[in-house]
Amino acid sequence: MLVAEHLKKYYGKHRGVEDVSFTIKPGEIYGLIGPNGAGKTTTIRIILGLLYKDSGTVKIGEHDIPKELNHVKNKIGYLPGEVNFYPEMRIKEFLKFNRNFYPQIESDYEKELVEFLNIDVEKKFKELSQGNKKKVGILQALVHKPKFLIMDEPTNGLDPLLQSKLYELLEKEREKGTIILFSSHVLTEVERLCQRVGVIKEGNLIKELAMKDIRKYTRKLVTLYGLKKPEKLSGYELVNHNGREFTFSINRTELRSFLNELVNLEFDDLLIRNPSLEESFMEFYAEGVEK
Ligand SMILES: Nc1ncnc2c1ncn2[C@@H]1O[C@H](COP(=O)(O)OP(=O)(O)OP(=O)(O)O)[C@@H](O)[C@H]1O
Repeated sequence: MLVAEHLKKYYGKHRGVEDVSFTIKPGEIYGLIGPNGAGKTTTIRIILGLLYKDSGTVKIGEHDIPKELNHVKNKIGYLPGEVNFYPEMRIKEFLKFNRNFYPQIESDYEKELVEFLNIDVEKKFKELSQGNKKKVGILQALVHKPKFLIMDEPTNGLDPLLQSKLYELLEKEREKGTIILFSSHVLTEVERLCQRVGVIKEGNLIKELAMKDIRKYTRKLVTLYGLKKPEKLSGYELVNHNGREFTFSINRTELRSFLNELVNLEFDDLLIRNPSLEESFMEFYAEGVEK
């Protein structure tokens, strides 16, 4: 298990996190979701023992963090939000260097990951794009087969192909029983991957959602411009209305019937988009809403 209880951390006067608690079980991917500045990175860095907390408890397996970090260190895999290594080092040199820290690394598995992620080991770090640096970061987080995997916004800056490769890797890890913590501000990816999600607002974990609950929040916003006869759509949730511009919030199960209705309606243009995290979680994030 990975347990965080009542984590609190201030950077001087500035709030990092106020009160964050959750528990992750083996074989579970837990998503920590919240907008920029909500406290995801602070939480992750406390859990990894990289940052001292003001109060609260962290347990990774049996071990109290940071006190007993050394007992569990080489069972943890971590992908930071920004991957930075020695700029002059070639990837193949880095892999060798990394093996010194993790005697359990199997060269066959390392090779498998290099190939799966399509990493050019001859390149130096300074020659890599952000996306390619991230690939090396993913490899480093996974190559020693950690029991605990912690990833800070792992898909940020990844192209769609690489994103789906990462999802595949995480799914495999989950099947092996790895405990996975994953932070994100993209609702659709936590919906796809996570068994449970903790919603962070201004340093507080304000809500925990199971997968079936997350689905309720993944809606499409459909804006119709120059719509005539809007009353024909009165069965759907209208979230914004400005002259002849109408925006509806449509959940997954009603999307098909909604689109069918449109066939018989007159309008000038339409836009379908995913809502931002704040829009999806309006009921939690709206100004003045307390936990
Ligand atoms: N070193 C620091 N000094 C002062 N304040 C900090 C520091 N690091 C983070 N903070 C503040 O702590 C709060 C939480 O930041 P944190 O980086 O944990 O959020 P986040 O949810 O990970 O957001 P992001 O996605 O932008 O990284 C923010 O208000 C941030 O400004």
